[in-house]
Formats: sequence, C-alpha cells, structure tokens
Amino acid sequence: MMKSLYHSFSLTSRHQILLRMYSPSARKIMSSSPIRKTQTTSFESLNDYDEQFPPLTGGSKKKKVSPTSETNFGCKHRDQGTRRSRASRSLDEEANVTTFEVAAGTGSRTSVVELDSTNPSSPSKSSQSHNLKIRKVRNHRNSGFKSRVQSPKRKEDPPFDICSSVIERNDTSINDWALADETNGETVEVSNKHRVLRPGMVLLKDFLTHDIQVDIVKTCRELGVKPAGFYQPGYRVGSKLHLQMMCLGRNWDPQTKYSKNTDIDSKAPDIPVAFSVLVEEAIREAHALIDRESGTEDAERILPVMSPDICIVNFYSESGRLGLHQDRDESQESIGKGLPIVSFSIGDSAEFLYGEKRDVEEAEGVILESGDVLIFGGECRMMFHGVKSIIPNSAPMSLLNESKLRTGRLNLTFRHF
Ligand SMILES: O=C(O)CCC(=O)C(=O)O
Ligand SMILES: [Fe+2]
Repeated sequence: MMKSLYHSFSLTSRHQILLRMYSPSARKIMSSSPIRKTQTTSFESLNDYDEQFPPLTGGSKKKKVSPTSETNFGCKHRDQGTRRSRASRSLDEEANVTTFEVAAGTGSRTSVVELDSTNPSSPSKSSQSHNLKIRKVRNHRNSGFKSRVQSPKRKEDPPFDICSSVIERNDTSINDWALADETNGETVEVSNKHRVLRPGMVLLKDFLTHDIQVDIVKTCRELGVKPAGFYQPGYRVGSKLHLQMMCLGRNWDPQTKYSKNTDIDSKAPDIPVAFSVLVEEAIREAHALIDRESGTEDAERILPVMSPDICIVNFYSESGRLGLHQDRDESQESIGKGLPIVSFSIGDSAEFLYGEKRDVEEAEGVILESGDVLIFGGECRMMFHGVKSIIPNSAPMSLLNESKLRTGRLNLTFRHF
C-alpha cells in the first residue's frame, strides 16, 4: 500500500533513549538578555496579532526580561471567557491599515514525501513505548496539495524555506561544538533548570536535545516547502504578521481562524507522531516538576493532560515578532478545560512576554532558548503572550550547522482543538 522509508527522526532505535531528554549538562549558559527599549502602541488600532512593540527605534522604558523569571500570581483565566470574547470581537472588527515590512524568503518545491499519516495523531499509550519510528512514505492519497484551496491571504509565492545551505551566522563558538552532543544522559530526575513560572505555566529548559531539534527542523523544512507550507499570514486588508507560518493537523490563519478545514483538499498535513510524543513527554515532565514543587500529586488538576491535534509552526527572522494575544480560537471545551498550549523553541532565542492583560508595560518576560519547552494551561490557558524580539546570533552553532536552519527562530505551538 505505502512504501516506507525510514526517516532519521530521533525516535529511531538510535535515539530511543533521547525521549528521556533531560540533559544533565548545563551546556548552555542562560543568556543575559539585552535590555530592549519598549515602544507601546495603543491596541485599539491593532489586529489580534499585531505587535505592541514595533521596531526597536525609540521609547524610554526598559522591560525587565529574565531568563527564568519566576512569579506566582495567578492568571485567573477562568473568569476571562466573557471578557475575552468581547475583546476579541471588537478587535476583530477593526480595520487596520498599518503596513509592515515583508520578510524576504526563497522557497522551492519538492517531490511529495509525507510523514506517515496512518498512525493516529493521538499517540497516548502506544506512543509511550519510546520505540516509535517515523516513516516517510509516498502517500499519493494524501498528497492533494495541488488542489488545495488557499487562504485568501495566501499568496502564490513559493513557500518559505526555513533552511538554507549556507550558514548565515558569522561567529563560531568552540563551546558550541564541544558541548553539542553531550545530551545522551538517561537521567530521569527533573532538571533543576526547569521552572514553574505560574500555576499552570511551566518552562522546561533545554528539554529538546540537539538531535531532536535538528530533526524537528528537518521535518518542518520538508513539510514547509510544500505548497501547504510556510507563508506570511495576515489580514485581508492591512497588516501581516512578522513571521512565516505553517499549520499541521488543522489550518488556522489570523483572519479565518480554524474555519478553513471543511474542504478535504485543504486539509493540513498531519502532526508527525513523534512531535505528539514529545509533547506528551513534556507535559509529564511538567507534572513531575509541579508535584515536586507543591509536595502534592495534584499536577493534572493544575495542568491538564493534552493530546495535540493542531500545531502552528512559526518561523521568525531576526526582525520577527508577535504581538500580545491570547490563543483563543480553539474549542470552548478545550479552553474551558484549560488544555495547555505546548510551545517548542528552536534556533535563536526570543524575548517572550506574558501577562494577564494585553499590556506590554505590565507583561513579564522570559528568554526562550533553543531546546526550551514552555507550557501554559490550567488557569494560565488564556494568558496574553507574545514575542517581543528575536535575539540575533543566539542559536547554537551546532544546530545551524547540522540542520541548516536559517538565522531566526522556529517555534511550534501544539494545541488541542
Ligand atoms: O513564538 C512563540 O513563542 C509564541 C507563538 C504563539 O504565541 C502562537 O503561535 O500563538
Ligand atoms: Fe499564541
């Protein structure tokens, strides 16, 4: 039926143990982020995803962003449902005519080679076996990209290629090379670098090993250069997001949200099973941390379990950013249960802001580095969050060399509809 060939994703036998990815080594020193000047913009004039922190050209107020900022006030999302929908409606109705620069990119089309979609996207029990293999298969039945109905925002441009054969970074660090591969520890303890940032919000530092990051980049690249791959989303009139985006599992765009999923031809590629396994592993790790810190076994109540059926993959160039917003287009049920968003960061570090309001001045910040996983669910599910800036030249050189990821940051946010 389908001819398969193995894809070298990390979950082959070579890398089974890497599912226990808790690198014992402090191979990276947390970046001390440069303090950026913040310029705020009245959000009355903004679309949902427009940045409230446009290019760093002025302003006077310094935003405190710590590598592992720890705060303990709650997110109180439970009572935000109605406030949220009111806010969303008014924002959605706004006509916005702000223009932004368009990220340049080259793209190429490749032959149709898909990740095996015969496995259910919810790997749950069987996926925990750590013996999963990701197969690339020729799947003509599922390869209907040609006739894919494109979003009105989607240009006819070729998809953006997140990789280049040229390494764009100009500084090399011997440490990157020396320490790149020391991630094979089978340690099962919860890393001391991980942090509970708020109840329901957990940062797993350095959770994705080097090899896994490389394979995620390669997999996203393969999917991303196909017609359903990366493009720069925006609104019908006006602004575009400062990033390239691709959807897995279910299509989403800032204007039509999840409504473009009715036509079989416009189906988004499946989430690779190995990605879902990593998500579930990350949530388990977060639970272990929450239990350890709270001294209870209450973690699943604070941070519910989630099996992803959507993954939004963003690529930010060095000038990329994303305004403060809530992830609120998933089902009422998913949001109501506080099913978490699980976010993987790969490549250059990001200054990530989060807070209870769509207010940059009040938001807290944390640096998300390559390999970090951020989870926010439970009472933090409706937290406002955004990417203030990408920190140039902060990606591990070994990652760039091996994956050929362009200068910039790859982010995958997993959700359950
Ligand atoms: O890039 C990030 O860290 C956040 C992305 C995000 O919030 C989103 O895609 O909704
Ligand atoms: Fe988001």
